[in-house]
Amino acid sequence: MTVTLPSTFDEPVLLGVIGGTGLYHLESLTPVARLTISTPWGHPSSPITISRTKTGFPIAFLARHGVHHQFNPTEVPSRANIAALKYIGVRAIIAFSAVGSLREHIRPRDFVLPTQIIDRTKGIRPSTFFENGMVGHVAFGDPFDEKLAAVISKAAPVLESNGVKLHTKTTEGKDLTLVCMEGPAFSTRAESHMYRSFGASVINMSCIPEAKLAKEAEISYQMICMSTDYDAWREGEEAVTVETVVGHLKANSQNAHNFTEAILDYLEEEIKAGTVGRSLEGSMKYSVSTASSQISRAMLEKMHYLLPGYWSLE
Ligand SMILES: CSC[C@H]1O[C@H](OP(=O)(O)O)[C@H](O)[C@@H]1O
Ligand SMILES: Nc1ncnc2[nH]cnc12
Repeated sequence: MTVTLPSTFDEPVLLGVIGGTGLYHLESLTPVARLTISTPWGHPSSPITISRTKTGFPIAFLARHGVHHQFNPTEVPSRANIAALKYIGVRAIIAFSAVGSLREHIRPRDFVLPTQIIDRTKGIRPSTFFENGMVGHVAFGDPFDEKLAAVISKAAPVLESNGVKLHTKTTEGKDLTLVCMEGPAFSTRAESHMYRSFGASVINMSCIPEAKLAKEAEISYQMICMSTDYDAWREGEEAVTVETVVGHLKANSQNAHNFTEAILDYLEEEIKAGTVGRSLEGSMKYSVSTASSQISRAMLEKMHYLLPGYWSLE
């Protein structure tokens, strides 16, 4: 039986979860509302489902590729996704992603918290809110939120108790770099070797522009990667296929759900207390180079949706 949920929700929702390939719902939580939101950048890739944790804390969930996986990585409406989450109050996002491993010791089904990104997308995805005569530059040296990553890491024992390793900067002793490629075709073997020579650890097609847009929206963001394959660099082995990715994800989705539940136990208090999710507050206010008198009203109105009050509408 399909239950019709309310289409409005009156409280601010401080935490957002973005589900990637194989993660289209937050199964362990009971939904209380389903919001269809229209933003100045269009509709998000799915309705936003609001659920409450056992203590009543509301969480927003959005399926990156749509609930039927109808948007390929290039087509994901990332600006609408991030703008919609911001609009309902989200201050921190945990974003799941299926990734290929570029390192022997990161095995399929391991989890990884990346700390750095190499952008190998092709400039064909809208990747900034600042355009059309309003020039803004976001700081992106540290693309992920360190505090958020630290809280997520606290939930590692839940994975470990199921034999799943969580790779973090602390466990590796160095940055974990994620390559974000355009797709939708997977890499050639030569590209896969090249990314290894860059020192990168994992590869996906989804982190850019999502991570950049979250920064522009002043939302703390951390991607949680689930390794599903060894991409195309292992000699004598078949290169990655969708079957391989989906096979591991099916087996692993319970780990993703258990991990999310455990993360929420730690994250809820930190977000409520403001110790996570506020580190970027105010950071975009002085990031615009264009004289405000020269910015069109249409652009100011759009940006008012994202960062209300930053630029005068007078
Ligand atoms: C279906 S394999 C390639 C696809 O899987 C990953 O998606 P997501 O990051 O949303 O979990 C990868 O980025 C590609 O989009
Ligand atoms: N090998 C791979 N390359 C790009 N994205 C992926 N998602 C999962 N595996 C991947």
